[in-house]
Amino acid sequence: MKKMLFIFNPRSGKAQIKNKLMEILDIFAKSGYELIVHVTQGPRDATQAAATLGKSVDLVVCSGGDGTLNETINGLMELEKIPILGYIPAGSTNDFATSLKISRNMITAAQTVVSGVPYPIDIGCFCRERHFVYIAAFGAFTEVAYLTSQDFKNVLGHQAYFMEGMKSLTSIKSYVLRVECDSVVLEGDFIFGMITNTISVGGFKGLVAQDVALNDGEFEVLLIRTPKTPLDFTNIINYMFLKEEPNEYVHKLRTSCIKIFPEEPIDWVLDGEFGGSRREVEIFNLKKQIKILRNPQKKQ
Ligand SMILES: Nc1ncnc2c1ncn2[C@@H]1O[C@H](COP(=O)(O)OP(=O)(O)OP(=O)(O)O)[C@@H](O)[C@H]1O
Repeated sequence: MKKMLFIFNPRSGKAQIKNKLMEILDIFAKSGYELIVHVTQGPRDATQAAATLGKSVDLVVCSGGDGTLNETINGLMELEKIPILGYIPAGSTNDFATSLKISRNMITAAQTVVSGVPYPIDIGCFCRERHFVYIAAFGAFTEVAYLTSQDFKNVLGHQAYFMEGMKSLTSIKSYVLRVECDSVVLEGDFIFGMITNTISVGGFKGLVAQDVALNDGEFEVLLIRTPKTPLDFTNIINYMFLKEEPNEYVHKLRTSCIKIFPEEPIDWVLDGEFGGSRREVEIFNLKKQIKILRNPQKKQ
């Protein structure tokens, strides 16, 4: 009998798995899986479960938001032989599910797990310590993701992010950095940086290119310099939301490896969760590291 480890966060999103759990388990059982079910109890629990129980199964499926997906992948990356991964989105934003075109309907996503095809995706390695699936970021807005309390998210869902985002607009911080990326070196004051492998960030599709491949071994990098005048601000907004050409305040790069050296430690966010306060950051792309099940009809 095929073995599946099913890890789920009971509190993700609006605890929406509550009413779907029986049906999801039934779909798995009917497809011939013997199930190990792990209900996460708090931070890093999904990582531990994937790293310890993941060894002995054919398939690991996780259900939760981007944070649970990130934790599960971090556990899988500790294994010598990485099992195939299935994902049932249940969080408030589900950026990566959007990129993979995995349904937000949990039952449809469970059906994709049992009938889907493995699709290899790149994984980001952060400071040779942690991994991320679709985004590593610092600066303006990024703290929104992890400072928004779980209870607040559960009640308001996606709106909670907007409300916290509005608050952080009034306190944008500037960071003095040196960035090394292939042959490019950038120095100066920056307010924001993101290294991504996704077509959706924070639920917005407009912030990143829509034609990115999730397994080409490269990240898309966006760095924004500190605006000094209202016109600078306008230039940045025009670029980000109206799709004008990059200007001197906006740097867009593609790379498999990037190093960032700030003068002061910077707080990082990995897949929407706190990634630590760091002085030196090296990020590189691990090409096609994990295979994730998705609908065979969906083209990237
Ligand atoms: N039983 C639990 N109670 C509270 N927190 C938990 C529990 N299990 C896991 N967690 C933590 O909750 C974090 C956030 O969960 P997750 O990303 O799944 O949901 P979300 O925040 O609602 O979704 P999104 O990240 O898409 O907004 C996880 O990274 C994990 O550390």
